[in-house]
Amino acid sequence: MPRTCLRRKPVIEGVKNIVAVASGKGGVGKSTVTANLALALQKLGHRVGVLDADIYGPSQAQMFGVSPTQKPQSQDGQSFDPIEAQGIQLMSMAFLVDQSTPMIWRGPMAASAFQQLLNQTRWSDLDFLLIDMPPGTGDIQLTMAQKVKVTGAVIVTTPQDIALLDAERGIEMFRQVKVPVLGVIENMSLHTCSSCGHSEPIFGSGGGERIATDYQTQLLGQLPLTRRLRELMDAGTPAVAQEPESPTSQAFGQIAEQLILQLSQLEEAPAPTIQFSE
Ligand SMILES: Nc1ncnc2c1ncn2[C@@H]1O[C@H](COP(=O)(O)OP(=O)(O)OP(=O)(O)O)[C@@H](O)[C@H]1O
Repeated sequence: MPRTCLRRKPVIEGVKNIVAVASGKGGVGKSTVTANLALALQKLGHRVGVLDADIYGPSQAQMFGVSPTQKPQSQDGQSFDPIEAQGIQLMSMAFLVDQSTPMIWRGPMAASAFQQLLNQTRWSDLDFLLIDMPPGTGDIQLTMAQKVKVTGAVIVTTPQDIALLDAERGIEMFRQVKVPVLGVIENMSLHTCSSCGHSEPIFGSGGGERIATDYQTQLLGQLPLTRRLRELMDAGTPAVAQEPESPTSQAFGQIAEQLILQLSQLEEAPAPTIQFSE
């Protein structure tokens, strides 16, 4: 897909589209999806950045194989250059604080640290900045969603009832702050046993489709539950970069195309109308 399909004015300096990747429930694979989706968008010819805003458990640096000793550089003492990892411009709270320090920040502090991280990073000509949001729908997430010009949000969930309930809260939250929900990504949909080949919907089936329908949004795609994906993420070699032909990577490619389609259908803010009177 050509880069030119999204001719949008930058929402912040150096960034055309900000996409929040959110989940209601923790551990459903939001960070895994963010990293691989970023690489899938890059494969389609786009310039992509990732901001790890999951302040309580930042994991993007590890997923992209960035060494814990690597720190972003500042040329002017005011802003940071993002770290380039596998062609993705990456910034994370984990780069700026000692990994072993517990993040016991209160909501307002976390939200303001997040804003600084977003605005004081020198993003360079990005088509997409994906934000790996902290899980949940509390004050921090609400403030972030309100204070940042988010182009749209995607919701990651598993098909499990308890995750879906939280995903619905996530959709409601974005609606409340008028951030368009671009769709739902169902992760861990089907597990195929690596020894016998038997497939099983461990977390249930049809849940992603159901909430997408209930909330008049799209199911952007479904991802399998595979041991290989977990192993690759733990090794800092995301599937889409490492094994681009695997079914999982192909699924990420289709999700990236769906996401672009949804973004291209968003209307630009209407130009102000000028009225003349006598
Ligand atoms: N489709 C999948 N198949 C196998 N393992 C997966 C899959 N998706 C995620 N995982 C694994 O599940 C664990 C949790 O994933 P991840 O950290 O992406 O979730 P998260 O929603 O970002 O969690 P958090 O709530 O901590 O932000 C990780 O070990 C990851 O490798």
